[in-house]
Amino acid sequence: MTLFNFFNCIETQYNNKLPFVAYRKPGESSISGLLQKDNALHVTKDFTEKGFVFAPFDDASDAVLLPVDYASKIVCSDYEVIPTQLNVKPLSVVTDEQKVFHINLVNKGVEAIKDSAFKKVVLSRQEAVEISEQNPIEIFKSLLNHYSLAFVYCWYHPKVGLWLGATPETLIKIEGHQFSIMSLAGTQEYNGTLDVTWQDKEKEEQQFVTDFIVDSIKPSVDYLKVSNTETVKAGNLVHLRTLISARLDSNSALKDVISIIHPTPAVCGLPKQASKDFILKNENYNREFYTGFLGELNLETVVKPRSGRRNIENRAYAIPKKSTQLYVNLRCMQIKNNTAIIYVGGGITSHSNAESEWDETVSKSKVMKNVL
Ligand SMILES: C=C(O[C@H]1C=CC=C(C(=O)O)[C@@H]1O)C(=O)O
Repeated sequence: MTLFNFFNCIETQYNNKLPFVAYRKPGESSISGLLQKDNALHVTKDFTEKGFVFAPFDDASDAVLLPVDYASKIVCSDYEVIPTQLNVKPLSVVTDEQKVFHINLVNKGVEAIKDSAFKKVVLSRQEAVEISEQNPIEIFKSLLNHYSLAFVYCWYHPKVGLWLGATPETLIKIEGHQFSIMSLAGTQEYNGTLDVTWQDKEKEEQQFVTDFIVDSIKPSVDYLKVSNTETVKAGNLVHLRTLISARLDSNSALKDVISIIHPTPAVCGLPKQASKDFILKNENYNREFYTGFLGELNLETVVKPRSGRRNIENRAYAIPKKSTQLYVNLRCMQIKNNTAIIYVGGGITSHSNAESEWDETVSKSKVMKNVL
């Protein structure tokens, strides 16, 4: 499908108030879309369904599903940069009260850690930005143009809302029984090099995430490998990243793994329940789908057999495999009328400085503001 037709389909779907998702995976050139045929609200029961899942931060609430059986799939294989019509700079007014609230929130988090309520908590805020662009699909195009290495998406359901984002973080990728999970935390502004020095605070907050993932999935897997930790670029920022790969043992299901790892200490805290309770009680707003997860669930992908003499007869046959690729919903925003609500947060440990944590959220908010 041509790029022109792809965006035509998306715009028609949006104008008809029908659910859809359009997305491009990190580093890929093709963009995919799933267009639901009616406006029913489907939710996942046990993550054995096939479709595109959009799950909130609070794992006690339902994850929304665009089921493949009720949708048509569209793909444009060669995305190329398309001019967008955005030209008016957004108006963002961060009040002193908002800054003071966030600084007090972080200080309260640090105090709770010092009182041993938990070891880490991720605290966040929302920022409303007035936008002139009435068509969110134009903002999606701009996101695609800016962030080729992120999972870039536009998700809409008339009964839920419209979300856009460019996230650097994978939650989990599964093919067959093989899966990988990303531990991503620690943030600095990108200054032209990946050769940066990390403070103990950032190393510690990222190590908490890695240790939590490894310890909690160990009982459900029969093979586990942890990569070296490296610095990776995401938009105007850099983070620390470790990849954990494993093979699910035959008694474990995806639902179990998700309920163990989500929300990870990269977006919630450690231990999970105490830090989550603190967030729900003190952040003073509803995160909804920010720091939830989204992506393809049990979709059939076609894997070509490897070339080689032994595969010559088989090469004509492509092997269908079920694959799941879920991303953490970070660097995202929700569009409501002529306002973009941007969501930003950061990991707090006993070494956190509230003023620097505020600055980190300001840097993170630029990832979305750059495209408005
Ligand atoms: C919660 C967010 O970031 C998480 C992911 C990467 C780095 C983080 C950090 O440095 O604190 C956070 O754990 C956010 O970007 O809103």
